[in-house]
Amino acid sequence: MKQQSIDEMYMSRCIQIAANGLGTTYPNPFVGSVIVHNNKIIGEGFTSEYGGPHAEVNAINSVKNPELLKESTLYVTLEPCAHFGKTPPCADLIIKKEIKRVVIGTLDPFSKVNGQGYLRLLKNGVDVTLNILENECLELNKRFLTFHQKKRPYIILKWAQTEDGYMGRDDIQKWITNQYSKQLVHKWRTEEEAILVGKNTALIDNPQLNSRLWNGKNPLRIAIDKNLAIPRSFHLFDQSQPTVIFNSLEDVEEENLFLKKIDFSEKIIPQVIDYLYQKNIQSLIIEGGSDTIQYFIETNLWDEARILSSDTIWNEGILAPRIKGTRIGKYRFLNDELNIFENRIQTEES
Ligand SMILES: NC(=O)C1=CN([C@@H]2O[C@H](COP(=O)(O)OP(=O)(O)OC[C@H]3O[C@@H](n4cnc5c(N)ncnc54)[C@H](OP(=O)(O)O)[C@@H]3O)[C@@H](O)[C@H]2O)C=CC1
Ligand SMILES: Nc1c(N[C@@H]2O[C@H](COP(=O)(O)O)[C@@H](O)[C@H]2O)[nH]c(=O)[nH]c1=O
Ligand SMILES: [Zn+2]
Repeated sequence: MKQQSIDEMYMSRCIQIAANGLGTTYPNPFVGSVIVHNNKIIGEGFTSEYGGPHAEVNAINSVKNPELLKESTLYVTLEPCAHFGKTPPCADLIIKKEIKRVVIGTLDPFSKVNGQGYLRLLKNGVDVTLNILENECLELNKRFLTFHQKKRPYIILKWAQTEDGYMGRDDIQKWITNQYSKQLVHKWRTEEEAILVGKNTALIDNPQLNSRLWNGKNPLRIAIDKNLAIPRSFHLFDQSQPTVIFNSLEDVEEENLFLKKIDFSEKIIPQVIDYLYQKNIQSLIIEGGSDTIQYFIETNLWDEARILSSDTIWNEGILAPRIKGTRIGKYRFLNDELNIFENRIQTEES
């Protein structure tokens, strides 16, 4: 096999194991690394929960015979770090262990790294190959990269709709999708840092917006409720997980409840997005309702849409949003279908 395809083969293994860290490493990216000696994987690692060792450290520590490191290649999905954060620089450890060759999926745009890790390795005589499976590695790090490059969270729109395109009723919550889709949605909730709904959804559904059907973290809950109409007895106020209510009336900070006053005479979404950026929130899933999702579509502030469709027919109700995107995935779970779209419309911010 050619060296390029050998590199791709080991990088794809890095990508596979990196995904084990999704949702647990914020604000760090989730990274995968493997160490190869004489065409054999002798060590593997992915990013630990926030504050713990990075992927390269875990991979190096997993090698049984450290003597082999000097003759090995380290593969990693993202450029090794060069700064002291919660842990010392991975680039320094690689140099100290005298690892001969490093293959990097993509450079790290984070201002404290931004090519510094790559340069440090080069200056210390490490043979470095860049941009192996770059697109796949960019996709893996889409939340982290969007946050640092566009200065806003990665935004996922998610909704469920009937076969004839309805998603809700004016007065009562009516469930559309099956239990398998529901569990998947809870898994998604563990993967994103924040979840947002509009006022009508909060009032009609009294949603919990937690991840009770999957193991993992609950996201930060967010609602947009200009006049603070959501009753205090509703789940959103139960303080079971951090919750922000954007409103026009009050600023309040309690342990897990934040009422945040914003200017409703100005555009709302940029204020919400900016608040999340300031709070270091790298990803946001919008779970409805129709109007709220439509506002994000109209301002072209979305990256991905996940639309779950069932085979039920309602003939009436609140219509689901319409979206123009490029389909990147189609899946079926019994009578439900999931279509995933990507936003390729460029705006000034991109
Ligand atoms: N099938 C599904 O996946 C889902 C279905 N639903 C269903 O959808 C229905 C509710 O949807 P819908 O009626 O469209 O309402 P929304 O839940 O989208 O709430 C809309 C309200 O939220 C506030 N709001 C949200 N975004 C903004 C913004 N950018 N600027 C200003 N105000 C904003 C406004 O409140 P104000 O009026 O105070 O200004 C607005 O009227 C319910 O029936 C619910 O069951 C809900 C979620 C998902
Ligand atoms: N009706 C509907 C969804 N509705 C979404 O789920 C929220 C309820 O969350 P929770 O209270 O945590 O169970 C609700 O407010 C709305 O955002 N989701 C779906 O996958 N399929 C469905 O058919
Ligand atoms: Zn590192």
